[in-house]
Amino acid sequence: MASETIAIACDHAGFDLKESLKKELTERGFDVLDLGTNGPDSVDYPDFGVAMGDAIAEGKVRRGVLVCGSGIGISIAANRNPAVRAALCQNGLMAKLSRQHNDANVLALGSRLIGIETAIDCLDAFLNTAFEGGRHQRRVDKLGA
Ligand SMILES: O=C(CO)[C@H](O)[C@H](O)[C@H](O)COP(=O)(O)O
Repeated sequence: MASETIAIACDHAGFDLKESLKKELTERGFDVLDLGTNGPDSVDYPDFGVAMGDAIAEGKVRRGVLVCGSGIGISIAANRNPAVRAALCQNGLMAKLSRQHNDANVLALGSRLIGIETAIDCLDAFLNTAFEGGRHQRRVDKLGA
């Protein structure tokens, strides 16, 4: 069976963490669609949040990971696309709940606020937690209405 492709994107502040998370994803058997940025030079986070939104909306990927300094700007940018439910998470429980209750399809992280261990906790919870549906489905449907 072909492995799932996960998209990943960041701004300059998120570059190092993005590279680490790419490695984690590869080690877990995923293919990675890297939407940039590809170095530490200063860039604008909206460009990369929008690229993630396009990749989800066009069906290139089902799930993605975003990183900027706080995770705020890049998640705001991605969430302007109606196909995206990006969840800014600071611990594994938030990432788990974002899947169980919100069916989040994008995990957003702040590289200046959390370390690699917490980021990996978030990544694993995001990847391995199922949406619970039921009453949460009704609410998620309203998000897309
Ligand atoms: O968008 C952000 C905050 O909402 C991110 O944290 C950015 O990475 C940050 O604003 C970049 O700041 P810098 O001073 O230009 O490195």
